[in-house]
Amino acid sequence: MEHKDFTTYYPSVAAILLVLFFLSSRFLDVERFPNEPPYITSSIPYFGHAIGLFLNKIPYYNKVNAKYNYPAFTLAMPAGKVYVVSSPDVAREVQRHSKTLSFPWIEAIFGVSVAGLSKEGAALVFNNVQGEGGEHGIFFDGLKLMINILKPGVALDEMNKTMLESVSDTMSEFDEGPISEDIDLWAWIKHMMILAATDAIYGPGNPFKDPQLEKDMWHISDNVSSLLIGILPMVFARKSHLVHRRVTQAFENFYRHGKEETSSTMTQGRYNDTKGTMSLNDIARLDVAQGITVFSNTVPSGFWTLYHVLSKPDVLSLVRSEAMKHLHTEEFNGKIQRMLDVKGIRSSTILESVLKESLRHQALEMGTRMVVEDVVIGGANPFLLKKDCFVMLPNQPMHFNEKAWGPNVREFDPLRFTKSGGSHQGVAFRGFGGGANLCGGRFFASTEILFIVSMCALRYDMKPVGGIWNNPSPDHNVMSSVVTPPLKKTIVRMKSRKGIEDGNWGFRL
Ligand code: HEM
Repeated sequence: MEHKDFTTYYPSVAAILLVLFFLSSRFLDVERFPNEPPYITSSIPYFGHAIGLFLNKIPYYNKVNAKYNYPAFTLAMPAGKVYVVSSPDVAREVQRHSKTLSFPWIEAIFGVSVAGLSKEGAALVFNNVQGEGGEHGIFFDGLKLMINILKPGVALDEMNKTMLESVSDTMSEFDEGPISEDIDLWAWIKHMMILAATDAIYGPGNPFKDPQLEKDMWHISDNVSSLLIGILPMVFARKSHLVHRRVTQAFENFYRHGKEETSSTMTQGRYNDTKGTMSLNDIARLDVAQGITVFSNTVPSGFWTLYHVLSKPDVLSLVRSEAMKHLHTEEFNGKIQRMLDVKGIRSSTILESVLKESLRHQALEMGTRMVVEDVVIGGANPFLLKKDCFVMLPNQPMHFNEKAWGPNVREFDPLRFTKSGGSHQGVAFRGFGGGANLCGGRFFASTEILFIVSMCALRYDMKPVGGIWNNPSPDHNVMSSVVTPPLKKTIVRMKSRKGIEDGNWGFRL
């Protein structure tokens, strides 16, 4: 029998591919409706945008936006269509329709998938997600409780106190020698912030005191997408699946041994609202999902704020002089006590502005909404958004929109968010999201970050090994947060600053 070389078939293979290409662009396309945001076609029909997203992650939306510069546009993909909003004016309209363009539905879907809840557990979470069917629902009540407790008040002060004590303990490890060894800034801040935040949430029985469990939770947080895909997790996400099981078991033990009794009002409240209704296994799984909320955004925000402060001499001296105003030095039993007034640093508009400006530069991923019913959103160009589609609000085009921020949009201006920083379009700042779903944990997270940054600025000289601060770049592969961790390492050495190296350091709340 004659064996033909494969090249003989090239013309026919090419012809078949060409026909498939045109057929797919005609028949595989999603249904289109008049007045939807303009569709962006891809050179590879149907799969092109999905491939683009897979290869570029969230920056793919920014790439498309930079090319077309539409206030909103539509991308058709195999899983359905996605509306991308890139202008602050349209983002404001999205926020105005917070019930029909729902964030709680996104949180519930994400929570159920990442937690890997049982069918019964998932049904409880999906029942009355945003209060549409009455006063109560596991998810609805849980979110309300969390947001209430995390508002400024007694319960938040209690959590802040535990968190600040934990941070102070970790920092005092550097009081020993005149100069530290090489420190991986990300690894250092990651452990310090997570231990402190989870001590505040779970109290003395905090499962994340176990270094293995902390490592496990980081693995889950950094590999969320593998759990979200959900296809044969034991095959395609084996490590995440096994690690998830270990963290879940630790939380089952936490509740089984009554350790929630010495935890925060938030953890106690959530446990009391779910026990008896949900299985212990599902309750423990929800803690894994909550862990992602706490781990994923807070620590990178802390890292990047510290990085921007340390690497810019003018910002560092501004932060030092501002924090110094809230440092009280006293003598007690012949020993100097240096107490940082936390309420003072939290009321400083300058420190708040440095944090927000850091988030403007680094909170570059996106917000998401689910279209619960067909809706026309207003504004200069009304758009129809269809039920069951997703709305993506990538932060980068809003955070670097010249119309919203002025001609110095690309600069790091530490005073941008103070009165002297001039005016800007408030809705364009997406660091903590916006509208009805503004981040509930922002007071807690900001206190932790500003305390760490102020303490580091006041107490230490921190210098990069090699003498030059090289921006470690955001790691866009981590898709669980709006602020991503650094891609590269930043190695520093720290030593106590001359003149204030003696005495005990503490805080007042
Ligand atoms: C600096 C750290 C943090 C950042 C940058 C951040 C950012 C965000 C963002 C962007 C949203 C979505 C809002 C939207 O799309 O409009 C959000 C929602 C939320 N965050 Fe945070 N977050 C942080 C820390 C935390 C912490 C530590 C907690 C809890 C302990 C928390 C609890 C929440 C809650 C409950 C919501 C949902 C609010 C709602 O649906 O009404 N966040 N956060």
